[in-house]
Amino acid sequence: MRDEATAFVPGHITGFFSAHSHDDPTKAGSRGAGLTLTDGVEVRVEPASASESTVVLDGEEIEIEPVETVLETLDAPARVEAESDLPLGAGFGISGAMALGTALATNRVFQRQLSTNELVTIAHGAEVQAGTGLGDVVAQAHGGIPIRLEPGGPQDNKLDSIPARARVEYVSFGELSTTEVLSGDTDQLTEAGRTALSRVVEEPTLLSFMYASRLFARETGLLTDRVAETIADVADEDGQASMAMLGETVFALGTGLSDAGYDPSVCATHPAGGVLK
Ligand SMILES: Nc1ncnc2c1ncn2[C@@H]1O[C@H](COP(=O)(O)OP(=O)(O)O)[C@@H](O)[C@H]1O
Ligand SMILES: CC(C)(COP(=O)(O)O)[C@@H](O)C(=O)O
Repeated sequence: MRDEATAFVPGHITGFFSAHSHDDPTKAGSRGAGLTLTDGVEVRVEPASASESTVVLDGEEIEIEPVETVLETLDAPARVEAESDLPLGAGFGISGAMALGTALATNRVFQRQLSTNELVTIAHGAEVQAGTGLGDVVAQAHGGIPIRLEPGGPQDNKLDSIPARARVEYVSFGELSTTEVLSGDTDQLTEAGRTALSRVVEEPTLLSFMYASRLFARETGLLTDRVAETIADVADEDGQASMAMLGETVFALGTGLSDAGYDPSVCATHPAGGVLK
């Protein structure tokens, strides 16, 4: 047993997705594409002082079901302390990042000797089972600008990526409940997601990704007025912006939001997946 371990997992903005269910949560997931970010979550794990695990995010004790599931699966009563650069519930994959970071760091502290793919599978299955995400974990394990061609954990999915990097700006107006959207009728998402994915597979570039993401947000009806207005402001300055799934958040490439007069947070696409520090 080690005293403690820390992992960093990049945030992940999904541009578009389609949901794919399966009885086995490690085989369920989503197709889609997104950006992993240099803004992310640092997760520190140490053995719990009592038999109960505790999870703390930015100094506040919090319930994050996928994190609890990861600790139960690894049979590891632990104290998890996470620091996030990004807001929770606003489409940055924080629940997925915390699940993956907890798996990586817990494996090290409790010396469970599991492989990376086994840990990604555990975190992915926990996220899907909790209804707090479908494809964030496998995207955050991959890094870069991942394209999820086939859903599921590492043993079932198929990933590619857009070979590019970019400065990314974002403004968030609030949360969208991922659990609510995923527990609703996702059929409409499937059609729009399929069209978006075909476009990006056909032309794997950042521009086609942004265009496909904007179309997806409009066609699924997930676009809110504030987000639509902000995207239009960025376009007026010849910028490329879209809506982060699933949050009331606008993300833009380069200086798109600043040029349009907003005061955005700034980061970049992240070159690698979640790692132990
Ligand atoms: N203040 C909060 N806002 C949003 N989610 C919260 C909050 N407190 C706890 N949670 C839990 O955190 C998780 C957020 O998951 P999700 O909405 O997917 O966020 P993200 O998009 O950042 O991954 C859910 O399990 C939710 O129940
Ligand atoms: C878009 C979403 C289903 C949810 O993402 P978030 O709200 O950030 O948890 C994601 O998990 C995906 O499959 O692409």
